[in-house]
Amino acid sequence: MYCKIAIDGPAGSGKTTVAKELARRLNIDYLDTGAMYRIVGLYLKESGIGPDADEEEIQKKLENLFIEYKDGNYLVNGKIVGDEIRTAEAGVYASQYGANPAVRNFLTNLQKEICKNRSIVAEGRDIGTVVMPDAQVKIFLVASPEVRAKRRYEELKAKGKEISFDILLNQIIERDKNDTSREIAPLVKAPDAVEIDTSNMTIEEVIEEILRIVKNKCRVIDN
Ligand SMILES: Nc1ncnc2c1ncn2[C@@H]1O[C@H](COP(=O)(O)OP(=O)(O)OP(=O)(O)O)[C@@H](O)[C@H]1O
Ligand SMILES: Nc1ccn([C@H]2C[C@H](O)[C@@H](COP(=O)(O)O)O2)c(=O)n1
Repeated sequence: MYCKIAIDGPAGSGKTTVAKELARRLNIDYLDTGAMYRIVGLYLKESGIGPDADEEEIQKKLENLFIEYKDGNYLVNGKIVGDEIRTAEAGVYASQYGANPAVRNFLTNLQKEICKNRSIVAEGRDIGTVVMPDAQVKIFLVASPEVRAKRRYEELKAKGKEISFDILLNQIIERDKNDTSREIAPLVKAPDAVEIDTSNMTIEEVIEEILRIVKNKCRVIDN
């Protein structure tokens, strides 16, 4: 019996940090679907195709995009992807192109394939609702926009990337609006998901909380 854990939530709520550590402790696979949307957003932007382009045009372009995940790295057409997908701009492109049905169909099919027949922690915006609706554990992480912007600010500053807090806050609010209001696969809490407000919780407290839920729902060993 596989253990499938879906972690959804808005930008900066802590999905990647928590999902990676959970997968490590439970010794199961991990999938960062945001990285895949960032890869596609940058690829289409650099190809000169806009987020509102015809689905056929986007579909045709995506036929030349081969995304792999090997030993903790994403590879695009055989080349390892680095920090270029982790910029604030890449997050904005991902959110914009993520509203296009052709992009969603392309990535959702790929993600479903990756998540099949294995225990996995997958994180994103539509894991518990679309990619893994049968997940035994569904977590919906939330935090105030100000807290999320502050976290992103500290994260980028630690990487030597100075960007104003106000710009980051506006980008997060814009992305939240875009991700929750789009027609297809919007960011929404699945009816059977557990909501955790991480605004005043440490990373360890969030992980412990989720592990308690996992141990009730899945037969897993916590390393
Ligand atoms: N509970 C927490 N307390 C303090 N800092 C946190 C907490 N959770 C995450 N962080 C920090 O906030 C930053 C963003 O976290 P993370 O990338 O996991 O969020 P995310 O939801 O995956 O964001 P995105 O959707 O944009 O990828 C990281 O630097 C992380 O270390
Ligand atoms: N399952 C997903 C994952 C991500 N997206 C879009 C919306 C996000 O704003 C953007 C970047 O994701 P992040 O790296 O911040 O987790 O990608 C989506 O639509 N569906």
